[in-house]
Amino acid sequence: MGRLKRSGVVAGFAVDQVEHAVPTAEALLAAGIDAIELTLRTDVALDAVKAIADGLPDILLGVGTILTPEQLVQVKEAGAHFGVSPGMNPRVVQAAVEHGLPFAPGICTPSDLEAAIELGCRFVKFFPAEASGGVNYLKSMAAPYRHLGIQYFPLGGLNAGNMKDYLELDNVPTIGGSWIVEKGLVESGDWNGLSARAAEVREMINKGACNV
Ligand SMILES: O=C[C@H](O)COP(=O)(O)O
Ligand SMILES: CC(=O)C(=O)O
Repeated sequence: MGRLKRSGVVAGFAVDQVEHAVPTAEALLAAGIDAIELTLRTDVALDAVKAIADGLPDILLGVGTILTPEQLVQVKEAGAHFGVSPGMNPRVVQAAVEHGLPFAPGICTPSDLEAAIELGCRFVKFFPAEASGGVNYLKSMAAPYRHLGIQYFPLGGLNAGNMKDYLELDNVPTIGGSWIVEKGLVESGDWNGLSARAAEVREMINKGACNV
């Protein structure tokens, strides 16, 4: 949680080619974004996790779209530092506890949140954030659980224009999204372009545009 809070932003992406994984993460790192969420949405995702874990020890390596306990074990063995999922699957949360992988399940209703709390989670992914009602919805949903110290990691529809509204909340240590890693830049191998794009986000956060 300390490193996630220091970063303030987690760059989400999937890779279609394993060769794109390390250069993408390197371009982010060069721009000062050291926290990523690599999603398990392609055939090469697990190899991509291994490549980043082996090649870039300075990256805080999160893995997303963990939908089964088996995947949880695989990503832990591949070197992930933390995991997230779109939804609240108790079997996946239990596997994370059993295998010692910090894990934030996705929640978007009070019932999801209570299920996560019951399993011991105090850091949850709020997904899909914007489509569910955004900051106002989060404030309202979080209110009855504030005394429990729950921290939220919003994703889904975030971008440079709305990220600060979330980061201003004291129960949001970091935000994330896929808008930073533009697919076209990755596909064309424009790593400088990707770094420049990431650096703009880094600068906005550093400048205090966001209260982290
Ligand atoms: O976990 C990753 C989410 O799909 C991010 O949502 P987004 O693509 O709207 O930024
Ligand atoms: C969307 C999301 O939360 C995930 O892919 O992990």
